[in-house]
Amino acid sequence: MRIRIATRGSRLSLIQTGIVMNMIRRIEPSVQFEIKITKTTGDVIQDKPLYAIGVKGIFEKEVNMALLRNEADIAVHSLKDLPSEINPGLVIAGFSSRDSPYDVLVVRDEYVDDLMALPSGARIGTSSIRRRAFLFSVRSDVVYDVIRGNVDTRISKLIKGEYDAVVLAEAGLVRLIKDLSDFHVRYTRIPLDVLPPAPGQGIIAVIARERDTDIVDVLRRASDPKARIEALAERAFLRAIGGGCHVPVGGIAMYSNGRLGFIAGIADVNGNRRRIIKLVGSPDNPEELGVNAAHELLEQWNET
Ligand SMILES: NCc1[nH]cc(CCC(=O)O)c1CC(=O)O
Repeated sequence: MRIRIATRGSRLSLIQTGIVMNMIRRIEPSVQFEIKITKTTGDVIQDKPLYAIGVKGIFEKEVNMALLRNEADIAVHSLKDLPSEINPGLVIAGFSSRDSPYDVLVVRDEYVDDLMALPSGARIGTSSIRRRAFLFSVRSDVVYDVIRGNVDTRISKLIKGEYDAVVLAEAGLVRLIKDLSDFHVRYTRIPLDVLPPAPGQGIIAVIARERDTDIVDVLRRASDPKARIEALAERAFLRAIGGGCHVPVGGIAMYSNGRLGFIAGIADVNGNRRRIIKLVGSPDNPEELGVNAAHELLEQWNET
């Protein structure tokens, strides 16, 4: 079997592509890969915050177009970057095992690494309105500054002292940087019920053409069953809440001991008001739990 992989050319995307190739090789050892790097608008425009360029998932859609044009067979993405609807004819057929879903506070070694202990007026770099809105509701006395560029760029801006702390996904950080102490930075996890992660955070998704049943089947078998169930719940949550990049919501499912838990949160853009809910459901119907979480969250949001 030969599989052509479409991916963005960033270091993180290429590392994630490597993870997916290993996933597939485990069940199809003779597979041959060809990597097709797709340059996207996002790789050209590096100086504006994402929400200023356009809707969530535009770059991912550009990569997926390579599948519709038959220039590649599968596409690799961070699940959290995929829009809630993908192109007709394409399916998310593969799910990696989940790396940490946490957002983390990254600081230089000599600085405070506890969100609640940061000095008033500290400058925190984040361009995510989800992160800013939820963090503002516990720390309204620090300054949230836009930060753009890939994870490496953000870390170098922190090292240079342009920010006192940056907030990043632990999964991306760990995939990119083996030993943070080499850079004299360290991080702490922000609790899930303080900053609910983006749906899909920590999971790598693999898109295929629906009609390529052989490839879809290989990807299904290569997938991590636990991550797949969590992903289905979180994607259902995202669709039910109707979240694009402009609504500060987070939602994460956790499969353990035969039960599926869900933590979801919503905040207003200014971080003045927020709701966090926790639900438990059955892993046999992850979509139902995701939809219930969305409805419960919106209900609580609208009644107060
Ligand atoms: N939006 C960028 C992005 N997309 C996926 C990850 C991290 C990897 C993952 O969540 O799987 C990141 C970096 C970040 O948010 O800090």
